[in-house]
Order: sequence, then structure tokens, then C-alpha cells
Amino acid sequence: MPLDGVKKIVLVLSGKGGVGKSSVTLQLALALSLQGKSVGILDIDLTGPSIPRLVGKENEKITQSPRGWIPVEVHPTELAANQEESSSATPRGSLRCMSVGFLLRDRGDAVIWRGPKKTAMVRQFLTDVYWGETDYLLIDTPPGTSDEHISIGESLLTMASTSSTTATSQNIPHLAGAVLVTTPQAVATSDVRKEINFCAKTRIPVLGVIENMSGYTCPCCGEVSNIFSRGGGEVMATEMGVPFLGRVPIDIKFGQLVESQKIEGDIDSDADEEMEVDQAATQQSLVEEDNRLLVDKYRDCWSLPIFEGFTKSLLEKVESSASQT
Ligand SMILES: Nc1ncnc2c1ncn2[C@@H]1O[C@H](COP(=O)(O)OP(=O)(O)OP(=O)(O)O)[C@@H](O)[C@H]1O
Ligand code: SF4
Repeated sequence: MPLDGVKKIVLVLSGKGGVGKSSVTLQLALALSLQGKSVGILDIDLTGPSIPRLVGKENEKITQSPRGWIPVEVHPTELAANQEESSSATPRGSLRCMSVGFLLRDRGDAVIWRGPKKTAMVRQFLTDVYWGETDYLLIDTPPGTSDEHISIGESLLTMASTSSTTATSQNIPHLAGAVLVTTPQAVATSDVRKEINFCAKTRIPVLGVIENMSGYTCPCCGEVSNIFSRGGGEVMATEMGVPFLGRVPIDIKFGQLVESQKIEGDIDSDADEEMEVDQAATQQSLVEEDNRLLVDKYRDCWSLPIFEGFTKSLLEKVESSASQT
């Protein structure tokens, strides 16, 4: 069954491009993993997929198994952050990613597709990827309300209607809701208002708004500069009557990490079915080393600890949204 084993789906949306949707998706995913959850990221930004680069796996390719496409595994094992309190009861998280970027022959290839082809690709992502047991599937979307958004909404609805004759987006079994990302300035928040209206029309619950790039604290003197203004996301959330999850400052280290690509791993992700069950010890230790790199590097930023805070309130909202449906 499509999405079999996926417990909850969270869409990450924004009205405007470049506000940090993919960065927020990744940091939410890492923070959820650090809480021991198994997490998947589905990148449906078909023309500008950023997830492969963010996780340092730009050269990875998707493999096929009898059960479907196997997503690229980023850190399938115990995470570095948990090692401080390491005990036999330490939760184990995992992170797997699927993106059109893993399907391109060359990372510089352009995806120039019309609507129907995009729709087909989004459907295929929902039906043909074998996620296995996954607590949270975060779906990173392109900006605005494009073909991809409509396709994902329709595909989830179609899947729901196979089990119910009265399917609405509110009873899509796995859909917990959407997290909206904005920057503080009016030019971004006004587009996010449209996105909230899109959610209202398609009856997707809004789990909360995150205000990204909200101020910059100088590491030398502590002076706070509100480069893109501050507080616009919170004001907009209050006015629109949706929860505000919090702010993420501009984090120079984060930008540098993404740019530097130092997290590029050289792990052979030839993850066929057999390997899932029977991982060779050497491969496992390579993957563990790779994971530590990814989490350590992002943990070094200011923002990952902030996201660990967000996920707590996000999880509460997901649970309460689940109990209402
Ligand atoms: N809080 C932050 N501090 C510093 N840099 C950031 C922050 N958030 C995002 N960035 C940087 O801003 C750029 C755009 O971020 P990202 O790709 O996540 O945006 P997006 O909204 O997903 O873009 P697109 O519209 O292309 O999908 C990236 O280079 C990222 O590293
Ligand atoms: S005073 Fe201005 S330039 Fe100097 S360290 Fe602080 S923020 Fe940077």
C-alpha cells in the first residue's frame, strides 16, 4: 500500500521562494530524529530540489527494490546528540530522503516539465517510494500554490477515498497538517496569508507559522540587527488566527555549512531489501560516522537547538490535530 508504515504527514509550505522552507524542513527533521523519531523527507520541489544538497548527498542515486524506490538514508542510527545521555534506552532516530534530485543523471540537469508531468511525478513519489516504518514524513514543497501543491492535495485525497467514500482532506489518514515558513517582512507574510487561505480552502490544518531569518545577533558584540525586520510572522499568524511556533535567527554558520558542502558523504547507499535486514558492520560504521558529521555540523548552528524546542510544540499540535479528526 502507498505510504504504508507512514504514521503522520506534515507539509512544509511558504508563499515566497527562498524564505528557508527546505532549511526548516531539514532542521525539523533532524530535531525530530534527535527525539528518536523515524523521519522521512519528501522533496516535491521538482524544478528546484534543495534537499540533496542540504543533506550533503548530491551525488546519491535512488535504488529500486521489489517494494519500490528506496529513499536515500541519511542517518539510520543512533544520533550523536543522544550520546551524552547514552544508555540502552537511548532513542534511535532515522532520516530518509526522496527528491527528484536523486533521479537526475547530472546534478546540473534542468527539470522543465509541464503540469501533467509534474502531477505524475508527485503521484509516483506518493505511491512508489518504500518508506518503511516512518513516524513523520515531512513534505518540502515549492513556493506558492503550484501544480505540485494541487497534485499532492489531490493524490492524498484520492488515496483516502479508496478507504472511505466520503474522503475530505480532513480525513486523509496520515495528514497532520502544514507548517508555514515566512520571513518577517511584509512582502513574504502577505504571500503566506494566501498560503493559509489555500490551506483553509483545501481544509489542511495549519500546525503553525515559523518566522525564519528573524534578526541577526552579532557573535562579537551581541548587537541584534533586524535585517529583514522582525515580528511580521507573529503578527500575521495572530491576525490569521493560526498558531505561531517561533522565530529562527539568521545563522551565518548554517548558510556556510550548506554552501561549504563539507557534509558530503561517500556512503554507498545501495540499500536493497537484503541490506536493510543484513547491514554489514563496516558499512554501518561508515554510515554512523556520516551521521555524526551531519548532526554535529548542524548542531553547531544556533538554530538546531531552537528547532528542538519547536518540535515539542509541533508534536503537541500534531497529536491534538489527530485527536480532532
Ligand atoms: N536562518 C537562516 N540563516 C542563514 N541562512 C539561512 C537561514 N535559512 C535559510 N538560509 C539560507 O537561505 C537560502 C535559501 O534557503 P532554502 O533553500 O531553505 O529556502 P527555500 O524557501 O526552500 O527556497 P526555494 O524557494 O528555492 O524552495 C539557503 O542558502 C539557506 O542556507
Ligand atoms: S558593533 Fe556592529 S560591526 Fe561591530 S561587531 Fe557589533 S554588529 Fe558587528
